[in-house]
Amino acid sequence: MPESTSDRAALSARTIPHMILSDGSTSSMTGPPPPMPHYLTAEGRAVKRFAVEGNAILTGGAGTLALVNARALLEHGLSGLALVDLDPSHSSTEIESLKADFPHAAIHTVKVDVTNAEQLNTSVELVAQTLGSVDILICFAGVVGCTHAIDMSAGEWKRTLDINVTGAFLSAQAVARQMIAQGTGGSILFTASISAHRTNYPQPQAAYNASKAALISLKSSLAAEWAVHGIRVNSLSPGYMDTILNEGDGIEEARRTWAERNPMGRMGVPEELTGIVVLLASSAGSYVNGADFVVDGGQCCF
Ligand SMILES: NC(=O)c1ccc[n+]([C@@H]2O[C@H](COP(=O)([O-])OP(=O)(O)OC[C@H]3O[C@@H](n4cnc5c(N)ncnc54)[C@H](O)[C@@H]3O)[C@@H](O)[C@H]2O)c1
Ligand SMILES: OC[C@@H](O)C(O)[C@H](O)CO
Repeated sequence: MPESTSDRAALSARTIPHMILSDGSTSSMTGPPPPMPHYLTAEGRAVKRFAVEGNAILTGGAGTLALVNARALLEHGLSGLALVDLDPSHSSTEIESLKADFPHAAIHTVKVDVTNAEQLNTSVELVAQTLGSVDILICFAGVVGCTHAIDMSAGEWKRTLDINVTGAFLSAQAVARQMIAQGTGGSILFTASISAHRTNYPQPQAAYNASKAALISLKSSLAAEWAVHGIRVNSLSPGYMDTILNEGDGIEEARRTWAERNPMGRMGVPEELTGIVVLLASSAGSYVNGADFVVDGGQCCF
C-alpha cells in the first residue's frame, strides 16, 4: 500500500481516460488532483475544526426548505448568501429576519427564473463580484403537481422537468464555471426527493417523480466530470416534510397516510434536513462526492 503522499504523486500524473467528446476529441480532464481540503495537512492530518466557509447561492431561495437551511449555514459560519428565486418577495418577512439575526453576513436576494440560462449566468457573475466568490450552490427551486399521468398535459410535464431538472442543471453549470474560474472548487447540492426512489402514495406525481430521479442521475454525471476541479456534487432526498408544499385543502388524508406509512409515524420538520446540508456544504464533507442522502424517517423502508 503506497504512502498517502505517494498516492498523491501518482494522482498528479493522471488523466481521466475514456472521456471522448462528440466531435471525436478526447477530454481535457487532465492534470493534478485538486488540493487537499485546507482543514487537512498535506499528509492528511486534521489541523482545523470543520466549518462552512465562503459564500452560497440557494436557488428557490425564498422557499421553506431554502430559508431553514440558509439559517443553519449562517449559524455554522457562512459569510455571504444569495437567495435566488422567481419571486423573493413572497418571503420578505423571513428574509428580513435572517438579515437581522446575522448582521455580519452579506445577504442578498436575486430575482431569477432558473430555467433562463442568461439570467442565471448574469446573476452568478453579479453574486461573485458582490460577495467575492461562490463556494456553495444548493438547488431548492422546484415545483410539484398531482395529476394523473393519463390526464397530464404536455405543458405540465415540460414545465415540471424544465424547472426541476433543467433549472438545476443550468444553475450548476453557471456556478461550476464560476468555481472553475476561481480555481477554488466548491460544493453543489441538488434537492431530489424520496419520490426519486419510491412512487408516492396516494398522490399521482409522475412528472415530479421522474424529475427527481433525473436529478439523482445528473448529480453522478457532474460529480464524475467536475471532481477534477475540486467541485463535489451530491443530492439530498427528503421524505415528507411539514412545509407549505404539503399543505392545502384536501391534503389531510394524504398527510395521515404518509405518517402512518412512516416507521417514525410522522412527517419530518424542515430543520431535520439541516445536519446533512451543513455537512455537505462544509469541509466535513470533503470526501463526499456523487452521493445521495435519503432523510425520510424510514419512509423508504416500506
Ligand atoms: N417539502 C417537502 O416535503 C419536500 C420533500 C422532498 C423534496 N422537496 C424539494 O425541496 C425543494 C424545496 O421545497 P420547499 O418545500 O421549500 O418548496 P417551496 O415551494 O417552499 O420552495 C420552492 C421555491 O422555488 C421557487 N421557484 C419555483 N420555480 C422557480 C423558478 N423557475 N426559478 C426560480 N425559483 C423558482 C419558488 O418561488 C419557491 O420559493 C423542492 O425542489 C422540492 O421538490 C421538498
Ligand atoms: O416525496 C416527498 C415529496 O417530494 C413529496 O412528493 C412532495 O412534498 C409533494 O407532495
